[in-house]
Amino acid sequence: MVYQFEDLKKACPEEWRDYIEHSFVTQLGDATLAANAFQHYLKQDYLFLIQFARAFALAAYKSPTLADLRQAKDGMQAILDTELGLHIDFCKDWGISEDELANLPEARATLAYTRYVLDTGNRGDLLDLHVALSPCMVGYGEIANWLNHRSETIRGESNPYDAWIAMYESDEFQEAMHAEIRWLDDRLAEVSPSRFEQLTRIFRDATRLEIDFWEMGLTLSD
Ligand SMILES: Cc1ncc(C[n+]2csc(CCO)c2C)c(N)n1
Repeated sequence: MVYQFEDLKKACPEEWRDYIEHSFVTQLGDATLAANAFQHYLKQDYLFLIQFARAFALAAYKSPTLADLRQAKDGMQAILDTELGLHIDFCKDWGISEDELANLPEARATLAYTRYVLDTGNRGDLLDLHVALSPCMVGYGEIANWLNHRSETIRGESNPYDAWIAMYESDEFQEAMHAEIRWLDDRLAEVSPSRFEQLTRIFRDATRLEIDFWEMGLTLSD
């Protein structure tokens, strides 16, 4: 059996669907999401991105080849140069200052997800770490595409969350998603069934932690 990234999704279809089609996502698409839920999510996502930049730095440290190093650098650069900047702009538009962001306490869902990924990368190898990162890297691009194909989704000025969808449907993020899938397809083609089983556990856990992150936003939990 030659494994591919798609097989990780197939191994936990309910979790993957609950993540991609979460109520937070559908409400964001049809413009019914409460403003305070989006603000809470944005603030926590700022903290999340800082920890994920560290996870890509860990991937760089664990990289044996120049190509792997470049892949890790691209992930870190996308966060630091693009995604965090857009988040800070979004936050400003939604009445959250950089000062407030700098002093935020981390919600438990943010702590659990980010530290799970860092710990998985620390004790495992580069493939473990990339699998832990993949629901994040692939899921958001997929969510933007799924929302665009959904008839209930409202695009343009009448949806206050339009800029969020636009960010993840952009060529830059779609290309980062495909680069991650290509990287994983190459590595997964060589793993044994028992190794694939281990990686599936990591993928499922990270996907469940993405679901918890949406829940945290919807329920305003800290
Ligand atoms: C909870 C949560 N999960 C995934 C992403 C999306 N994301 C985070 S880092 C990255 C790679 C390059 O910037 C992508 C696509 C997010 N923002 N928040």
